[in-house]
Amino acid sequence: MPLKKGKSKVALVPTMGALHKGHLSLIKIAQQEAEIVVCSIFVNPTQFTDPKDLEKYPRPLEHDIKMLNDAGCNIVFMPTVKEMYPLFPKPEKWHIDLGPAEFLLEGEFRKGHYQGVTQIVKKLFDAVNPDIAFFGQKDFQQVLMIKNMVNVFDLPLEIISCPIIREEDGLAMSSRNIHLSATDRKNALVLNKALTYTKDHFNKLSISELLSHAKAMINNTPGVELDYFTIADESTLLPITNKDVKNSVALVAAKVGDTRLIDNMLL
Ligand SMILES: Nc1ncnc2c1ncn2[C@@H]1O[C@H](COP(=O)(O)OP(=O)(O)OP(=O)(O)O)[C@@H](O)[C@H]1O
Ligand SMILES: CC(C)(CO)[C@@H](O)C(=O)[O-]
Ligand code: BAL
Repeated sequence: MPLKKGKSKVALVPTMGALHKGHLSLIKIAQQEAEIVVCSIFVNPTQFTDPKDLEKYPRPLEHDIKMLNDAGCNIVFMPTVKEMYPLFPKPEKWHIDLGPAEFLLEGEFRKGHYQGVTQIVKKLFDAVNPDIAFFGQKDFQQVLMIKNMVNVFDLPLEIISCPIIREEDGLAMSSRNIHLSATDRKNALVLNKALTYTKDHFNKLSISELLSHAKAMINNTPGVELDYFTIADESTLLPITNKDVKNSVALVAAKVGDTRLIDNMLL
């Protein structure tokens, strides 16, 4: 049953658990904007395209609950798979038009991923009935897809994108970082380095020079297999060919050892 709100503003921070400082930053921002902050923890099977990825997704529940308690989060919502998908493992009907950006980048490498993401986020919104919901810019395309889903259903809520929290050496925090070996961990730094290089040289080099330098940095790093590195228009995610586009973003995805990581930087 949705939360009885009265006059209090309710914020939702959806997560898949294995919480880190990136998640806590969303909780903190949410606390500044709303009286009641709900954090959901649900490892959503319908957004995984690789069963091994789903199986090994970290689930340190007690640690997560302690972190949320210490952060002063008001409500933790941890539904079971059967509660969210009563027919599971039978698929439920869900398909919405998320626009052409659904099929780019993550959507190309994880086919159907954003249908699964928007399916569960809609269910979470229905269950919690928030006024406002917070997502990380780390999953840049995800924020765009969720905003499109909100438009499709004309939902009366605000979607806020929050800055990427990084380790001191620049690696974007991610629950999947736990799978990195010590060597992978060092190699993974090239993602942030390639993005930073692109940002620092954006006014000096052409797009094709930027792309070839950044890709070479990544391709020359052992144990790192590039899926994509692109410089795109923030709102369409289509690659840009010149710098007339006002708001652009560099986005990267790569396998580091056995772990697939994503990152991005506004330019
Ligand atoms: N480093 C970060 N900084 C800010 N927000 C983040 C960061 N990492 C994750 N988030 C956000 O937290 C929310 C929950 O993400 P999720 O539980 O999938 O964690 P994650 O660390 O992104 O894990 P993974 O990418 O390995 O699944 C998402 O909105 C995500 O964008
Ligand atoms: C938004 C989300 C919680 C939906 O499962 C997930 O994709 C995530 O953690 O980014
Ligand atoms: N944070 C993105 C969720 C996923 O990788 O499935």
